[in-house]
Amino acid sequence: MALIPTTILTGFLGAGKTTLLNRILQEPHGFKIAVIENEFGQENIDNEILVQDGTEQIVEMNNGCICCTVRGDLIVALTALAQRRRDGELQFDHVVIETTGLANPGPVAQTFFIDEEVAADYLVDAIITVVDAKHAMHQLDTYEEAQRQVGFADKLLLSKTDLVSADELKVLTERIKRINPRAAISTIAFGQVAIADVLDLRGFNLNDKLEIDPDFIAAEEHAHNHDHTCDAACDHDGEHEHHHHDHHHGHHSDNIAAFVFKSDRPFNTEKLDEFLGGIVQVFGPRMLRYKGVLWMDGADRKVVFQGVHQIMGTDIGGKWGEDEIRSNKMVFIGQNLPKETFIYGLEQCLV
Ligand SMILES: Nc1nc2c(ncn2[C@@H]2O[C@H](COP(=O)(O)OP(=O)(O)OP(=O)(O)O)[C@@H](O)[C@H]2O)c(=O)[nH]1
Repeated sequence: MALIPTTILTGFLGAGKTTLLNRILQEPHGFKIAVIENEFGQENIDNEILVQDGTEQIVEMNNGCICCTVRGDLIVALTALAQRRRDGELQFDHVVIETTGLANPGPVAQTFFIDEEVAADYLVDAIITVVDAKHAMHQLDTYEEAQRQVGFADKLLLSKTDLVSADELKVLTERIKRINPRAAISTIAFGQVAIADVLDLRGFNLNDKLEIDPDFIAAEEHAHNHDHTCDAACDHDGEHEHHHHDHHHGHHSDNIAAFVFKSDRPFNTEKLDEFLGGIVQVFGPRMLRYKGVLWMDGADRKVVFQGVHQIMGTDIGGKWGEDEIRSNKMVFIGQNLPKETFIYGLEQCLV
């Protein structure tokens, strides 16, 4: 059987990966796509945001980052999908893996070369990296994950160009070209892209990766040696930093941590608006990513809330199901955020 092309979709927190994936899943392109979602933290908010029309197989991988702790789960997910396809249970001709915003795409791509079972069924079609034009300059200055994602890409898609000037876009484009001269760069508005620009690119070039990193294929044994727990509160430092291979292995930037707020009481809309407006004013620069599915008092539809730094927005989501237990769940990912202040403040906004 022909190998199944797989797209590794990366991009820093909030870059626009899910928005792009939603577009891809909605377009009438004739591809049957299986999606593997990897999210930080136990709460999978993206699943609420992703549109599903029933034809896609969506496998969630939560509570860990795909480039570190859940890499074994990725192998299990891929081999199980391939088996179900062989058994005629599932039909798909392409896989898209959406990584967390902090993932290093290198080790994810390695899996396709190092694991024999995966290599027997799949090939890497391309690593696609979404770059948030509004926030990328700062992200590239501050987070090595953002640099790696750009550096390892076969294709770069610049999102949120509506939020920056032509000059800012030019400066950013020049910078990412310096980091990665090989990858083609296009812009995307709210995920809008021609399917030929993202699927079946056959853009992955192993030689390029070996040029960036001669140990690309040889690194697996080190992955075991350097195994460590890298979960939602992924704030370990780079104790292996001085080792040559370590940039493969899930060393995430210091002090980035995620926490979850949950409640089974509804929010008062005015109180919540006021609180979130204030908190974003104060902590916005450190709020890398936040999102949630909210139960607002008196509303019969869910409210999907999300943001990146100071840019926050809400959308009306689906209806609460007849038997569905209404609740709130929110995830905040940030640098040194005062969790107790957030949780206390949010509790005060409940009815
Ligand atoms: N202005 C603007 N906003 C955008 C664009 N693309 C995406 N967004 C918004 O950016 C926010 C983050 O988008 P997502 O697609 O959820 O980002 P993500 O990369 O999946 O985020 P994580 O998975 O949490 O890292 C959402 O509020 C989107 O509506 C764009 O082209 N312009």
